[in-house]
Amino acid sequence: MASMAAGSCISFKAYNPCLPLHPPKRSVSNFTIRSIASPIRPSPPVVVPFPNIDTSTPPTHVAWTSIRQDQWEGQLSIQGQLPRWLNGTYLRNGPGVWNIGNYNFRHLFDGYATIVKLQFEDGRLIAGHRQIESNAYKAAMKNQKVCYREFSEVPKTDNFLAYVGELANLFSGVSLTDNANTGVVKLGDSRVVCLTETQKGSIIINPSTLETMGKFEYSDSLGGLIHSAHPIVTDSEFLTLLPDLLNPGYLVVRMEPGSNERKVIGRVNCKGGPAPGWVHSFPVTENYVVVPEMPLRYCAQNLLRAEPTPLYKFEWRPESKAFMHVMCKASGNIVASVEVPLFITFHFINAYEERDEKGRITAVIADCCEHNANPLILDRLRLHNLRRFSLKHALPDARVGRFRIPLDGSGHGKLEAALDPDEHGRGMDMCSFNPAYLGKKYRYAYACGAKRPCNFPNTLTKIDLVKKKAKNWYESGAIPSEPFFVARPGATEEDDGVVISMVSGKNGEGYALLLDGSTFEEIARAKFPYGLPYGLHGCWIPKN
Ligand SMILES: CC(=O)/C=C/C=C(C)/C=C/C1=C(C)CCCC1(C)C
Ligand SMILES: CC(/C=C/C=O)=C\C=C\C=O
Ligand SMILES: [Fe+2]
Repeated sequence: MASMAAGSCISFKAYNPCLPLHPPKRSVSNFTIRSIASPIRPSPPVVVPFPNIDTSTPPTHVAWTSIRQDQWEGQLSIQGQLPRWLNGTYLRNGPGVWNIGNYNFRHLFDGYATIVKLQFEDGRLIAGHRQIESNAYKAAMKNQKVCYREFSEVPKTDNFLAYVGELANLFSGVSLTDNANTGVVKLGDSRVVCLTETQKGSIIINPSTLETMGKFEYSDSLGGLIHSAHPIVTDSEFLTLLPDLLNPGYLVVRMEPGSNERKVIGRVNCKGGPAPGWVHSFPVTENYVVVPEMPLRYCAQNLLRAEPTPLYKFEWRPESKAFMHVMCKASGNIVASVEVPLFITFHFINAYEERDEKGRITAVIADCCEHNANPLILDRLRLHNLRRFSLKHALPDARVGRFRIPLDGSGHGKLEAALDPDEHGRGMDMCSFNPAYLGKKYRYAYACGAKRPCNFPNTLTKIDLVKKKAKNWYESGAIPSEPFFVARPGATEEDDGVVISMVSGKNGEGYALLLDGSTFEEIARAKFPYGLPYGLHGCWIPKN
């Protein structure tokens, strides 16, 4: 078991937050580049032909169009004013290449990872992007075909014997992708790692050149093939969940800066279903790790299929119910395991502890971007749906889902909308908040919302969880990526900082957008010489 400094638990006399106020009734236990780019070679966006598109379809939006060059770097001119204090690099990862030659991928999450940077240096902005040289990407470019199992794409096997071999490869993990296309984190020891849901897809990059440096190898023997795509990373630790597909449950693990060895904090056994629920992300409070058990569960049969199902590697099992588990970070004890209403989320926003008048923790509050328990959202992120706008494929409704998980031993928790979803157009995903408020009571979240009609989140929204109001940014036809909050050094107000987003514009352009974190007004924008494909998650690397 990993240990934590004794002082990390709050010190109320005779009160231990790792023990429930009342015990729960049941305790659960070498590289070919597609085309090597010259340092600056702006090129117009390319419309990748896509089969089955009817001719009335408008041209494909640049957000869903593969980036043409493998790398680029150059200085951007700025409209507006960059804050003088903004010194550092914003990195954003995401799937930027969705085709191999004429073969087009199915799903947003299949794309090969493209890392984009915005390097803010004394009022100048140096931008660039580069493909991450995963084995999956290199093999695809070399052989001109899919060679590893991606989110929905599977390598084609020619005969039965090859299929049997493929099964063995799946179970050993050999055939799984290492396409690190989901996020990027800066570890406490300053290594910068791109991540996806497969453990082998943890790839170290140079944050300045964006060069792929090599694999991040976990030196422990915890095994398993997958993990949460969103570890909680601070200067002092890296926390993540390892789903156990054989004996349904999750290991909660922790890694120290400077180490490659994860240590087990504890284990949660699933309360329902034949397999654990998908854990794309999870939240933490100051004392606890919250482990969600969604009814959208990993599915062994679907993992083996050559052709994807509408829910890909997952299945919707409402009868397995939904649960939230709360584990003490210091002891690994489970202090609550409650049934909650059915839910679907990719992204938890933040969580915190609620206390009574004596200062005792009575509940954990956990917020997420919740898709109204409708698994359809996963299929709506198919490129075919995204590229062809029709009202038939409108964005399903979503909300800020707020869980209240009581720590009094009762068996049920609550899930309600934290504010009226109409405040943000009933679109809600790709969230951030001020990282100084990680695990603490917080007021503001930033996310993508919707101005309808739309088939993908198309606004940036600042949510005030106290006033239950949202302020929205919208530009016709534009698709903004995750609004990422960077706090002003020395700030005392929660929303004192800037929000960075990369926008894919309606005329094929791409630009970086800076909004004031407090007023949510635009303060600057900087146009790239080419269109930006949609991207997922980012991180901030302060200078020095
Ligand atoms: C981009 C994103 O958000 C999610 C990517 C998820 C991936 C690449 C999932 C891959 C998987 C496999 C290739 C097989 C095992 C299951 C699973 C982790 C879904
Ligand atoms: C982009 C997205 C959902 C949008 C729906 O509203 C989810 C991304 C998940 C992976 O990081
Ligand atoms: Fe994500």
